[in-house]
Amino acid sequence: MSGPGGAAASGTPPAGSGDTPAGNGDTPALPRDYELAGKNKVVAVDGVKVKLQIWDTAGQERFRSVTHAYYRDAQALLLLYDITSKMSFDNIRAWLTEIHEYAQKDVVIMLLGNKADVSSERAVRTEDGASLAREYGVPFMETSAKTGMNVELAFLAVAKELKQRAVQPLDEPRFQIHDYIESQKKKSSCCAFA
Ligand SMILES: Nc1nc2c(ncn2[C@@H]2O[C@H](COP(=O)(O)OP(=O)(O)OP(=O)(O)O)[C@@H](O)[C@H]2O)c(=O)[nH]1
Repeated sequence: MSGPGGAAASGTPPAGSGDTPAGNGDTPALPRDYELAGKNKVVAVDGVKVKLQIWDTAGQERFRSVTHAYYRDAQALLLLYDITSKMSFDNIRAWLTEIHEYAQKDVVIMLLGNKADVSSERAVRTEDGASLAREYGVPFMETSAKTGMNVELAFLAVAKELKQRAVQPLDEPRFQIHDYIESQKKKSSCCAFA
């Protein structure tokens, strides 16, 4: 996914069902040229299987009225921009504003700068992604759907957060998604020889 798109996920430990992220059957009518692929991904978190039902929503403006109906009940939203497209980055603010209006108040949001593998065409600095994420208090990392960089980590972090919310043992410290991502993420501008 590139551009001002996103992915909505609902997590259910250990298993979930339903046709929309809400699982409430309240599916809005889709325009003919709109594709919304629902996929399941099971992530094991500390022995608990968390099933993520993933909805890849189109980023185009003209689909917004459709997409907000889909992410309204999502438990997690991954907001992707394309690091080679300033426009996709600029659109993230609009998405964050819209999410604030339509999404669940406690939705897990993650900002992802995708296409980190094509740094020669970079149009958005890593610091700018990090700074926007700080402004909105959401975790951030750069990813590559092509090489897989940080992709599993993004889903794992969401699964850990959702699992913790569903079954939080009293004797365990609260999972901190920001700290977890900061400690685990691979930097795209890597490779100092130390
Ligand atoms: N190099 C590179 N190409 C990517 C990456 N992710 C997606 N692409 C390419 O970017 C193009 C668009 O990807 P899509 O996944 O179709 O984009 P999308 O954002 O889902 O499209 P919409 O939902 O319509 O906004 C395709 O040609 C992908 O192969 C990435 O991480 N690296």
